[in-house]
Amino acid sequence: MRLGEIGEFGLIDRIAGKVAAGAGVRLGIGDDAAVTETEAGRLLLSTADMLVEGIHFDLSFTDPFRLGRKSLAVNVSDIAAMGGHPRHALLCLAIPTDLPVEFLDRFADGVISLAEEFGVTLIGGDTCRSSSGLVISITLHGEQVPTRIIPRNGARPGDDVFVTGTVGDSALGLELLRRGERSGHAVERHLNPSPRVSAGLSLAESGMASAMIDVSDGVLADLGHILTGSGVGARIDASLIPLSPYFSQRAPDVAPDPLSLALAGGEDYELLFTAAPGRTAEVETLLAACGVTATRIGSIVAGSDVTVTAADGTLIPPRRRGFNHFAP
Ligand SMILES: Nc1ncnc2c1ncn2[C@@H]1O[C@H](COP(=O)(O)OP(=O)(O)OP(=O)(O)O)[C@@H](O)[C@H]1O
Ligand SMILES: Cc1ncc(C[n+]2csc(CCOP(=O)(O)O)c2C)c(N)n1
Ligand SMILES: [Mg+2]
Repeated sequence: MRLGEIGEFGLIDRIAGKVAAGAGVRLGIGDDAAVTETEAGRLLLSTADMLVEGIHFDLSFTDPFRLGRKSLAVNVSDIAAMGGHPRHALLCLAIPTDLPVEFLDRFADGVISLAEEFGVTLIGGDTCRSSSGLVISITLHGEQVPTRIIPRNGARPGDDVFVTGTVGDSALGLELLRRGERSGHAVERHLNPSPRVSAGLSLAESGMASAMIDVSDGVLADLGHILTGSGVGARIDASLIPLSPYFSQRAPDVAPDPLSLALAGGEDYELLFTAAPGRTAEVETLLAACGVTATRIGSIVAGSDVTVTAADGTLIPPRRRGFNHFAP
């Protein structure tokens, strides 16, 4: 079906029809603004991320359902990285007129499926025509009590640096997609990432993380934001970087430097955080209870930069740090 047959408001009605009543929603899709409640004593967390066709996704690589899931997942990951509870989302779409209604139905199903998984309700958005590709922008609100919010600026010299799960799979997946593959562990991690909400909440509730960020641009680039925010440096041991068996097997075929893919590839949507020294076993046990591994990859030091070393202490100069939209 063509969008011209249902129009802007027909599309909004179709999306609204998929949304069930949500916690804390006094007034959802349909008025000039949504009306929501926050729980007493909690602060509101707000984040927004865009996904632009040709920049963040290629319609020949993904399907609409997984594109919908990823569009919300990258925002949920930002709330997870604050140690927050994700709550209410606004979905803004700029749509080329030739995109079929069936595509948008499946896309909305994907958004809603991830929303339901993480207790998020879609409460509004905006819809318009695009003359140059599909543009998706989601704003997500979350909540947390003031004492549990984990900012980027709390890392101190001596703290250990941890990352959840494994890194590099998403960047490997993108490279495999470019080479024509359409399935497998890495492709799935690229197209359908899992935000680490329960890990973020456990860290928040335990008070164990001194600083936290999610890995969207790459481990080194995102660690750089913690370092800048906290006024410290870091030493990372390359031999400790957690890689999936799939990555170890496939990355050498497609990347001249697999380590660089793991440290700078980006879109892992894992949590990168710091904790006071000597608490590695506690951190591992805490996150194991959330079904995710936590790996110590290095330490915070005095200074302002990140150095990467091999197991024997020799320096590995990083080839690149991560994704930057305006890098030359
Ligand atoms: N155009 C903008 N206007 C105002 N604030 C912005 C703008 N773009 C980004 N920001 C803010 O700058 C900060 C850094 O944004 P950035 O997008 O790098 O973080 P992120 O969303 O965690 O990372 P990523 O987009 O790679 O997932 C955030 O606080 C964000 O809200
Ligand atoms: C078709 C296509 N080409 C390239 C990439 C890689 N890529 C795009 S944005 C980004 C960082 C996170 O973005 P942001 O900082 O905007 O959140 C990365 C690693 C992709 N996913 N799809
Ligand atoms: Mg962003």
